[in-house]
Amino acid sequence: MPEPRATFGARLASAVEQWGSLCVGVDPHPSLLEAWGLDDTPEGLRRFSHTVLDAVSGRVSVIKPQVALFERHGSRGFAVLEDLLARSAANGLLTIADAKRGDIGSTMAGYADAWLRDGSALAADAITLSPYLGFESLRPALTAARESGRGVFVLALTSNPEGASVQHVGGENSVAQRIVRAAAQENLADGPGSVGLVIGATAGKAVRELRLELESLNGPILAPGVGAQGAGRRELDAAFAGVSGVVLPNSSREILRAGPDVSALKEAVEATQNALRTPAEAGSGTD
Ligand SMILES: O=c1ccn([C@@H]2O[C@H](COP(=O)(O)O)[C@@H](O)[C@H]2O)c(=O)[nH]1
Repeated sequence: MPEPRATFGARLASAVEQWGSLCVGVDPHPSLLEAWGLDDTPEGLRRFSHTVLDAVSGRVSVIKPQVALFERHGSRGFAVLEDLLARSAANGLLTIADAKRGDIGSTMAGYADAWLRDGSALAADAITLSPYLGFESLRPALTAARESGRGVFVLALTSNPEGASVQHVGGENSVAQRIVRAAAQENLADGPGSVGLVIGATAGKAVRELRLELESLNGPILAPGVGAQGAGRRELDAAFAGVSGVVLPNSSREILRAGPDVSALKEAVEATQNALRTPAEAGSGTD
């Protein structure tokens, strides 16, 4: 019998210890493909993905492919994504499929099978989930992730301004707060939890105003919004002061704009890591 895989929370914590917390987005926007001199075709996506992998392997702990930008190309786009997920695993990179899935429980099970079950070509280490149909509707994905040593990141406070019209409703008992509490409940077992949250790196003001109870999460936070959306180290500090668990700042377009030259991409990754380093990490030189 093969050894069961360690939990996602534990695998992520040890990868972050080794490679730091920056999560690089793999977002093959049509405009980036054009800027890289690539066609907006599955072959263009494949070359884009391989170049990003060359640049980030052995430099970061985790990448986040944006599923929508592969899905644009139908089954052939999904084939490129499958190949990217397999190559990433072979290169020792963790993957978060940014698919933002959510459905009624019975069909949520289909998404869970696709993204979180051993043997599925699309299985990633973790997936992003939308709780709009109610946190409990995500149960099939929560169960599949637990059983297979994978993780989930549930949207709580997104980086886009429109999110406030749903997520801020309820004041100190806001929708976002209730998602935080529900995720924390899932992570009560010992060790770093595998049920994470998505909280925009740009969302510090709302984190404070809504008094989000992030210190009780015991799970990772994925924080998109670094770079192209304007967040940097100051905004991350403002949003996540007091959080003791893993926070994964994500940057996609700002780093990817440095391509297609692999050395330039590596420099962009390193520059972002340096810019996000806390004074304590800068002193120890370990990030
Ligand atoms: O609240 C959210 C949730 C997800 N995202 C995703 O992150 C990247 C950000 O890309 P940039 O180019 O660094 O802006 C993208 O895939 C989004 O769909 C987010 O931005 N905010």
